[in-house]
Amino acid sequence: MNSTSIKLHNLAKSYRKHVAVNNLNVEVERGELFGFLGPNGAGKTTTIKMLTGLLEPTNGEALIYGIDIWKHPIEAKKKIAYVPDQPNLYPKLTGWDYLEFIASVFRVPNEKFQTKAKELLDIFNLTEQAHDLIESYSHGMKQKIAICGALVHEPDVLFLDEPTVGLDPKSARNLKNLLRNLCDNGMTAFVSTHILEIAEQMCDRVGIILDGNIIALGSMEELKSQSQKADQSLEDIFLELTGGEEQKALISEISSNGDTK
Ligand SMILES: Nc1ncnc2c1ncn2[C@@H]1O[C@H](COP(=O)(O)OP(=O)(O)OP(=O)(O)O)[C@@H](O)[C@H]1O
Repeated sequence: MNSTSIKLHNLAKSYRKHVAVNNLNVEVERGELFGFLGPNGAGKTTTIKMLTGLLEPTNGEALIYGIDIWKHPIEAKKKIAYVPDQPNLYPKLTGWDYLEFIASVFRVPNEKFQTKAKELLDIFNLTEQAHDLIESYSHGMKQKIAICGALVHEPDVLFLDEPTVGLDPKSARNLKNLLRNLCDNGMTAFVSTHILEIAEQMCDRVGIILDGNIIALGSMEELKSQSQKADQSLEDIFLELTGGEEQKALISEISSNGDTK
């Protein structure tokens, strides 16, 4: 398979006269855990919606393994999964039924589904609630079942929009370890966040978006050394993106290397 899994080519979106995303050019490699970092309103969700075929670009292309997702949606969407920041689930389905439904859409053979679903529910400590209705789930549990649904068909490319919002520290660490493992086995993850330390702890490489423009791209070490040397604005961005008190427990947990349970 081609080694470039996600390509943004002059990708742009305007809402009337407001340029939300301004001609982005980024390539993400197969197996990379890529962090898409930026403050509120920077253009993260708009970009992810274009990359997942939910929003038509005003200009440019979003390519998944070379396939333009707007021109060839079915072919491209077979390869991806997307967990939005506010997942839209079916409240009258149980968690298990939801996973079974997603697996059927992607034509996952039943035996494979059974094994995969049990494994994912176990990782996110949802086994006991698997047969409860989703409407009885907490926000964090809904977030976790949406992530399980995204992974049940083993996508080549996973898009996660602010995945740690609503997760407790242990679940956030489990997610980080799971993503690492999946990416080591060839999946690509594109993860948006507005918290610097989350990107730092989870991601191989980071793109920083501000007012619709990519202002920095590289490993976290590269970006930090750039910001110390010359670019004051990058340092200001870092200050703005630093997690507050309420994020401390979560960040400390995902930075520890404990096992996945
Ligand atoms: N449907 C829309 N109509 C008009 N403007 C929009 C629409 N959606 C987003 N915008 C604007 O586009 C810009 C980028 O928004 P976007 O939601 O992509 O940012 P974000 O980085 O995901 O922010 P957050 O971290 O707050 O979710 C913002 O200025 C926002 O107000």
